[in-house]
Parts: sequence; C-alpha cells; structure tokens
Amino acid sequence: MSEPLLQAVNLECERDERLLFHNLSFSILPGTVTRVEGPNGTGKTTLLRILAGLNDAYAGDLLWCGQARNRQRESFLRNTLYLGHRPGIKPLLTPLENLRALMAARRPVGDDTLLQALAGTGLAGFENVPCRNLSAGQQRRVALARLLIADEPLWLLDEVFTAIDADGVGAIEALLQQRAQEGGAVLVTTHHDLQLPGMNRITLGGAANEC
Ligand SMILES: Nc1ncnc2c1ncn2[C@@H]1O[C@H](COP(=O)(O)OP(=O)(O)OP(=O)(O)O)[C@@H](O)[C@H]1O
Repeated sequence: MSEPLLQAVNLECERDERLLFHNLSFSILPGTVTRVEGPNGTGKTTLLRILAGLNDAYAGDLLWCGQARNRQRESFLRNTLYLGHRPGIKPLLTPLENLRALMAARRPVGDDTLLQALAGTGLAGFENVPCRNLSAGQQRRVALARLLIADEPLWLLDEVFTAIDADGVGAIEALLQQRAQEGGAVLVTTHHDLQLPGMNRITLGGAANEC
C-alpha cells in the first residue's frame, strides 16, 4: 500500500473558546479523494487552512510523507496546491494575467498552456477581459483553470463548486477523479452533494472521525 502523503494525528482546534474539533486523525493517501463535510461553522475551512500551513493555531501533529511537516516545509509547499473558498484572483487583472501571476511563483508556463487551461474552464473569448467584469462563476473558473495546469500531488480545495453551473460541477468532479486516478490526492470541502466512487469522508460537527 502507498505511504500517506499527509497525516493528521490528534488534531485539535479551538476558536473563540469554542472547540471546533479534537482527536481528529486521518491519512491522505495517493490516489484518493476525501471530502470534508459538516454544517456551517463546524471548522471545514479552518481545517483546510491548518492543513495548508496557513493557520498555526492548532494542537496535534501533521506529517508530510511520514515526517513532521514543519521540518519538510519546502517540500510540502512545493507539492501542495491550495485553493481557498474565495476565488483569490485580482479583479483588475485579466484571466490570462491572473494565471500568469499564479504560476510565476511556481514554475515557468507558456501562454499557450495558460490559454488552453482557460479554454478548458469555458473562458475562451474572456482571456483578456478584466476579471472585475466577469460573473462570479467566471471568476471562480479563472481560479479553477489553475487545476488544469497543476502538477502538485496534493490538492486542498475549499468550496470550489461555489457559483459553478451544473456542467461546470460535472467537469470539476471528473477532474478530481482523474487526479486521483493519476496518483494524486484531493481533499475538498463542499456543501455540494459530491459523490465519487471510493471517496473518503471526514465529518466535522460530531464525533471525531478517522479514515
Ligand atoms: N476570522 C475568524 N475569526 C474568529 N473566528 C472565526 C473566524 N473565521 C471563522 N471563525 C470561527 O470558526 C468557526 C469555524 O469556521 P469555518 O469557516 O472553519 O467553518 P466552516 O465549516 O468552513 O463553515 P462554512 O460551512 O460556513 O463555510 C466559525 O463558527 C467561527 O466561529
């Protein structure tokens, strides 16, 4: 069996003196999709931000490829893609400029590839329109285009279905499945009724879960 990419051991997080989760342990294996689920305010975004290294207010251990994540920070960051629950794009820039900026911090990617990714998310013809002039769903699609050029093995995706139409939802579901089939691992929070074959679940807001 493959080694886990990411492991959480007895994670605990409290916010405003309210315990969001405790004794939360799970392993994220290559080739899997895991859905983080639970009612509003139960800590899904908080958990994803902790896993992504954006929130240090937790107790417990996180392991990356079997070793303490904090000692493997560079490898962890290089191999992890996080998309937050806001599209995280710059409204004054065009979709093409946004993608260029997002990839500049990662690796060189030519405009042909970026344009192909934008076309793949249904944005052909909008590549050079300032994002502030795009709809909410189109702005989300700019962020999602990043997935089409991602080579990071671990994806942490927070509410990526928000504002996306039915066809788009189907395309994202297929993409997540394909990523897992290629050996990647996907952790996704969503209120959308995501049902993928073999999908794991981490449920917040009740008893602590293990998977
Ligand atoms: N910026 C903040 N400062 C202080 N507390 C916060 C902040 N953001 C969230 N919280 C608290 O943390 C709790 C968990 O929030 P979080 O966004 O992780 O929940 P969620 O499960 O993702 O919710 P939703 O389904 O509504 O997106 C909230 O109930 C809120 O009380």
